[in-house]
Amino acid sequence: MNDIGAHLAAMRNTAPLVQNITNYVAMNVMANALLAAGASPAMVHAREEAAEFAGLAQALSVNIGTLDPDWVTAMEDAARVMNDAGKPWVLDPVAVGATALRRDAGARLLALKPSVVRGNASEVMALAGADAAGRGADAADEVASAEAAARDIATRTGGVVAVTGPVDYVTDGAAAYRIENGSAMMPRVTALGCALSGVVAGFAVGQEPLPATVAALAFYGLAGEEAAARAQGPGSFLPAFIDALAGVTPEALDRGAKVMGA
Ligand SMILES: Nc1ncnc2c1ncn2[C@@H]1O[C@H](COP(=O)(O)OP(=O)(O)O)[C@@H](O)[C@H]1O
Ligand SMILES: Cc1ncsc1CCOP(=O)(O)O
Ligand SMILES: [Mg+2]
Repeated sequence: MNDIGAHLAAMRNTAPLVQNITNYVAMNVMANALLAAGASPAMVHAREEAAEFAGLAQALSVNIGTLDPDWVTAMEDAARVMNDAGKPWVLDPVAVGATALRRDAGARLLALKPSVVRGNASEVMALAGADAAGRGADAADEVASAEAAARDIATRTGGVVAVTGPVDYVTDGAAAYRIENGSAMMPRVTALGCALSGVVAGFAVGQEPLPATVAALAFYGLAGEEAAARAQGPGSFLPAFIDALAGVTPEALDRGAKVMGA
């Protein structure tokens, strides 16, 4: 892929309205990350309005981090609106293997064929029905161990699956890429995976899901590298990361993206 910066420029040019049905932990971080990246976030999850708002949104991210049954209904309703209108939506299967409620929600949402699934290795493996060792929202499996599960999900949904970790893996079931950008500081701050799923949704507006997802991951990882160079630890990393999301230019992304065909 050699037009990665152009995908960032296109996203910023659109400034997409991204609806997020996300968890209480992530709401603030995610909204700030989307704003800094150049999108327009809205956190709208009530069962009575989620589908109506989906009619206005250009993309949707659905995140099961702190769900309850009413939220699952809202997620399914909003996802159907996006599907009917041909608009992209992203599933973030937080801790999907941990409980029956999460496994059921994950299966229902997967059946609605998300444009992109973005999760850590343990989540992607659990979502595919494979044995996974995740602890809550944190990964306990290697990205390499989740590649077959990612291809399996992509084949089932016809969409894209992104497995994130030290080196990210993105596939549509046929082509695949690895993205080496990022910082070991990123998994030490909560909600950065959730926020990435929202950013992927923004990149998918008006762009092919596979290259849009690759570009979003390279952009996000490069911002992580720049923030890590300035931060003293996880606390100062977060504001530095928000600054870096706003500061990465398309030209810097073209220079700094570490993307390889897999
Ligand atoms: N050890 C690491 N080194 C570099 N980047 C990482 C590392 N772990 C995670 N990342 C990056 O952090 C971001 C969030 O991914 P991840 O931590 O896998 O999500 P989650 O928070 O959902 O578990 C991604 O951009 C990913 O590339
Ligand atoms: C800690 C936690 N618990 C429920 S949701 C959540 C946030 C998880 O965020 P991320 O997967 O982005 O680290
Ligand atoms: Mg996560």
